[in-house]
Amino acid sequence: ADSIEPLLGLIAERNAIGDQVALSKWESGKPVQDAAREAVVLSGVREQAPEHGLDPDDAARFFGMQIESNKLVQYQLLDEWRLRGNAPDEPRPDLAALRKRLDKLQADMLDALQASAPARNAPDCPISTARAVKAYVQAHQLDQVHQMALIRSLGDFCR
Ligand SMILES: C=C(O[C@@H]1C=C(C(=O)O)C=C[C@H]1O)C(=O)O
Repeated sequence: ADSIEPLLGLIAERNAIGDQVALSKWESGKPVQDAAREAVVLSGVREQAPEHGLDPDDAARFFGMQIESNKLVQYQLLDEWRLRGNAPDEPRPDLAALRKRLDKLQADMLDALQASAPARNAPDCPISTARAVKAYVQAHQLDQVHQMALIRSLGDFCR
């Protein structure tokens, strides 16, 4: 269970950047899904995977889950803001700068994914992961949106 802890923090950080991405898209009106950007992210992951001791297909599958959970955060927040008629009163972030932050996080996430191999391979991985997620959610007081995103991020984590 210990080997998944750093990864949980990084996943939550990536999902939290999704809040900022949603705010930038609220302002710009750009669609949440950007297939071209997703392809760039995934090809970067494939390229970097071996340097981090990971199989490119496995790393890309994991990042596919991160992308799905990021969009889940964005769709849910945008929906809330539309119903409410406004988004949080905060400076609107720049999408290009947010993407740089996501890119920077990638190497650490690949390292943490590699380090989580014992957890992923353990026979009790599904239950240990569910418990680790629950503990993380409680310790960091994640709201429903970010709890669901964290669960989605680890959807097919176990081998
Ligand atoms: C985060 C973004 O939104 C979506 C999620 C992505 C991701 O998680 O990397 C990439 C492209 C978009 O489909 C973005 O547009 O950069």
